[in-house]
Amino acid sequence: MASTTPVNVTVTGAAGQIGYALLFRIASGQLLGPDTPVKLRLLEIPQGVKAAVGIAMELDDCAFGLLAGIDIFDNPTDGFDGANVALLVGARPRTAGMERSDLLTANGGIFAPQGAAINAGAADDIRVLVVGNPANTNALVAAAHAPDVPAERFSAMTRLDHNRALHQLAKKAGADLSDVRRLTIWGNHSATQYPDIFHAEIAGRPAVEVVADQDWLESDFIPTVAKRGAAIIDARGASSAASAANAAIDHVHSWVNGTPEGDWTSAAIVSDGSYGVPAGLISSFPVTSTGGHWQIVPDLEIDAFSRDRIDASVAELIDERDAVSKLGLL
Ligand SMILES: NC(=O)c1ccc[n+]([C@@H]2O[C@H](COP(=O)([O-])OP(=O)(O)OC[C@H]3O[C@@H](n4cnc5c(N)ncnc54)[C@H](O)[C@@H]3O)[C@@H](O)[C@H]2O)c1
Ligand SMILES: O=C(O)C[C@H](O)C(=O)O
Repeated sequence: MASTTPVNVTVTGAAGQIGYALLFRIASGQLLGPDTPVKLRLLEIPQGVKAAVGIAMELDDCAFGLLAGIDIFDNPTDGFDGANVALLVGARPRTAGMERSDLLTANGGIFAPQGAAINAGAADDIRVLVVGNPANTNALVAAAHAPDVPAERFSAMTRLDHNRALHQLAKKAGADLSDVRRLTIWGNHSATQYPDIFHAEIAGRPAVEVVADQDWLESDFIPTVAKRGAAIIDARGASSAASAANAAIDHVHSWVNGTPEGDWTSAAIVSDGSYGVPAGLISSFPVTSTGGHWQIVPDLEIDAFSRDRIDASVAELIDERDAVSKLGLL
């Protein structure tokens, strides 16, 4: 997407903790690349606008050469007008003791009008990343209200889970992060997600052979990755922010600029029925990107261990879909 015309990037929840970690990185060129100027469109609820004004002042004070303008909005119609990239961060975060399912009612209502506003006014090449939880189902709701936008342009973030899994696996193997490839997060961005190392490689060798520790895989790796969000909330008293912003940057950068040859990443995108995931659900898959389009990595062998875990997370996505459908959000 290298361009001399600024790319319009809308960020919702701009004054929140992820927003604060995200906006400066977008403005410095880390989202789209060092040659692409950006115009930021910050969308907040009315109570958040004053803080967003303060962040805009700080962005000005960074004198970023790529930042071609900042506008602040308190309604989705204006906020998404002309947007090329939309990062849907604004939502109510999970607090201690809450499960993501508790957030469905609170947050589902935000994403229906945002989807409608994207449908009405975003640019033809709009690409949407939903970060706000429950991210997969919020993306489903937003996409359902944007019938004129191809469903493949809506995605939800599991890149943070992917990055968490990369770190845990590299640490266990005593390997460099750059030697770990082909990890996958399947399913929902929730505690049911399945971080899969069965196709992963470490310095070209199968990760399961390098690690050779099924007990670690089942009792340590999978729960550590899947429950990392709750562990951060417990430790910090607030949900992950800088690492979430980092993952959002990684996700959009991969989407727009492509994934490296011979590797893949994880993103929650609309299912085409691959791997037994019902078509239409927004579920995490192993994905590559070329030319600004995600493709699900085809033809991976899925053994019984993985099958059970993928199915469990997909079952949760189906429950969430049914719940928002009952709420009239689909
Ligand atoms: N997918 C992931 O990996 C991942 C990781 C971390 C956090 N999250 C989620 O991201 C979301 C944001 O987290 P945070 O820590 O920045 O929260 P936060 O409470 O610090 O900020 C949320 C911001 O959104 C704003 N907001 C609320 N409703 C809005 C609306 N309708 N339009 C525009 N703005 C709105 C609020 O005013 C607030 O400024 C939460 O749902 C959190 O659970 C997802
Ligand atoms: O777990 C949460 O609620 C926050 C976020 O989704 C995370 O994974 O850190």
